[in-house]
Amino acid sequence: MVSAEGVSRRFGGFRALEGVSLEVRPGEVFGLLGPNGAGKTTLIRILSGVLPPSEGRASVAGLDVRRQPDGVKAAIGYATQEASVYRDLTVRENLEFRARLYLGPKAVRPAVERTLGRFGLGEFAQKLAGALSGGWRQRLALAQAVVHGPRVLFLDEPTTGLDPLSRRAIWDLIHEEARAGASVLVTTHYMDEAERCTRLALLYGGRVLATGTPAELKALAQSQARFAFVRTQASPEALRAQPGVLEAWPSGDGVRLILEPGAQPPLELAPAMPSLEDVFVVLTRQGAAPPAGGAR
Ligand SMILES: Nc1ncnc2c1ncn2[C@@H]1O[C@H](COP(=O)(O)OP(=O)(O)OP(=O)(O)O)[C@@H](O)[C@H]1O
Repeated sequence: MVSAEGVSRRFGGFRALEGVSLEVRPGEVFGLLGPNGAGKTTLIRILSGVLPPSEGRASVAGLDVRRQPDGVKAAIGYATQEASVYRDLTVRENLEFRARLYLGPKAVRPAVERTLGRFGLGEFAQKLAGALSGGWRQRLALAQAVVHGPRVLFLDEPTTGLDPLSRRAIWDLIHEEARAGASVLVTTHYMDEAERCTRLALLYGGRVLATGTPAELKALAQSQARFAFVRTQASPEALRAQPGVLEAWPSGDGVRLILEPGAQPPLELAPAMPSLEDVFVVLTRQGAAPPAGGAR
């Protein structure tokens, strides 16, 4: 449903994306995980038909993003934080406004009613969006993205700034969309959210470092490094000086370590499972430096 092949994007001499390939299938919540400036938003803008790629091909819902950008825009639902919500319109008006852009007059009302119900927004229908809490406004932004029944959803950091409970509620809704058959591409900085994705691409400096399920990515990291915990009063700095220790940071009553595969430092190590953050650390250490040529 969403496919990118060798997509690159330059801004002047700066390469924001470099040879990105990925595929998002129906029913899948595909995560784009990467630090600030990794190129996540640029990729979503390209896949939305808003920004043409400099090189490569991409298609969404069977439409080529370069040749049929307007068709792509009509086929997708897009939510970016809460920028798409008009605060001085009511919840219902926000949904109606969006639905009218895509649907014929007769279809608008049933679509809005259905969406209000599905997202639990019915009791707030007459409330100004600006008067909602952040969590409910994000929920409205997601409802707006799906009100016209798109088969492809692009969600750019849909939970930024929300508390854990509100984030969980939004993620439940995202998974509901996928279960109903949508192909969902979602960007996030949060590692716990990345764990909720069916598959992930780790984006760094405009390049895909690795793609896979959270379990596959952890297994990949485990094939390249050793993860351990040591109960100690020693500082992470002191432990980093030990032979074979790549990374060390405080954790609970000890220190978490990433070590070279065969390292045997004189420490009482307990094996630990890598987190997705650890995966990132290992893969970025492997010379996957950001592309040259950019000041940002
Ligand atoms: N229109 C533009 N002109 C010049 N540079 C741009 C433009 N859009 C993006 N960039 C640059 O491309 C790089 C990737 O930006 P992008 O917004 O895609 O990153 P991101 O992964 O979404 O970051 P964040 O997590 O901060 O949103 C950044 O260095 C950014 O400054």
